[in-house]
Amino acid sequence: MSSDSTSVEALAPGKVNLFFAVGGVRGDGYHPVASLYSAVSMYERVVLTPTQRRGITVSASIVEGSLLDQMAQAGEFDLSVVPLNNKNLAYKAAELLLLEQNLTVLDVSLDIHLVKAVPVAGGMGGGSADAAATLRAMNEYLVRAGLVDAPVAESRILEIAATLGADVPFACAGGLAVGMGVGDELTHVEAGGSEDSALNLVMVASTTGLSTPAVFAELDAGREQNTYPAPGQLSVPEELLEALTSTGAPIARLHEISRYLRNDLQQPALTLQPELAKTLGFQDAQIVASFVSGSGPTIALLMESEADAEALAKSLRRRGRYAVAVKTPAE
Ligand SMILES: C[C@@](CO)(OP(=O)(O)O)[C@H](O)COP(=O)(O)OP(=O)(O)OC[C@H]1O[C@@H](n2ccc(N)nc2=O)[C@H](O)[C@@H]1O
Ligand SMILES: Nc1ncnc2c1ncn2[C@@H]1O[C@H](COP(=O)(O)OP(=O)(O)O)[C@@H](O)[C@H]1O
Repeated sequence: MSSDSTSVEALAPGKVNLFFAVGGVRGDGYHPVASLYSAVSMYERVVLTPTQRRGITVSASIVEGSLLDQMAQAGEFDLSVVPLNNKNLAYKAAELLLLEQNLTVLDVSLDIHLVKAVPVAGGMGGGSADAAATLRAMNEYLVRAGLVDAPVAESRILEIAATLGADVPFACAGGLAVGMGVGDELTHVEAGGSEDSALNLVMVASTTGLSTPAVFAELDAGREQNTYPAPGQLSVPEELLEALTSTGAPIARLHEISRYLRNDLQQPALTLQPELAKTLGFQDAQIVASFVSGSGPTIALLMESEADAEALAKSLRRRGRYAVAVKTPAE
């Protein structure tokens, strides 16, 4: 978090799910899950700036060089798909934080500026990251502006986050975490000891987004017809956690991790966007594994090293694809 006398700024990362097992649909339409979230070094930035008009406005721009920027430059992404009103998750987050402090949007005069990098409707939790960063920035702003005496406690922030979306508590926490319940009951996992233990991924974006509810609905429909396997045990395998926290021989460790990667939403996402199979099937000697990120359609390629990730991302961009190298877990 950083701030000067006029604005307050906060960052929140996008994510991948290294493991995502989905149970049967509940009465409220949600699914119980066992998720292993891992934050990626692709950050959404939120800047709160005082304005002359009472209330909250939302504005947005794009981080240069990001996946979104690559798509926007090619005319394949238009920022107008992000709602700049009270439907925006960042606006909703600000409203809830104000409510918690017995205030309303009319007690402040603020612009929430979103500096976006994460593909929209991409399965990487970009909107959730904006909500998380807004909760943090607003919590700081209200104290600095003298509108409240004390910030909302971190534990309460996580409860508010859960009412905004299943992924929002993790976006607040970052790092590596198991998410149970609907993904909101978090247990932090300490990642491998050294900086080298972070995984290197190439994230490849798709120009058409996927709606999260539509992908869950496709999973339910396919399970009814036995197209997809019935729900399995809802727990993240210990072997995966051990491999992630180990400092063993780098390549052997990556292959051990890749044995346990799983995403129950991958097949449904492929059914809805069959062209994803091409990206998932990329052949490159340094690709250890490929998987759909969350509800998709962004695809993660697990690489042997940072240099391999940078080289592949560059080569994919040369071939007209939207790709960027990232590290995970990130804070
Ligand atoms: C699938 C995941 C994987 O991390 O994220 P994405 O890959 O889309 O980013 C998450 O479960 C999404 O989290 P988030 O995007 O916060 O979900 P919400 O806004 O709470 O819910 C959107 C919709 O997704 C479905 N949903 C979400 C979570 C869950 N455990 N079961 C569900 O069935 C419901 O249809 C719900 O109405
Ligand atoms: N701050 C935001 N950033 C992006 N999309 C948002 C935001 N607030 C609301 N939305 C809406 O939520 C949808 C999904 O958002 P996003 O978080 O990008 O996808 P995903 O759930 O796949 O990670 C978007 O298509 C958009 O209509």
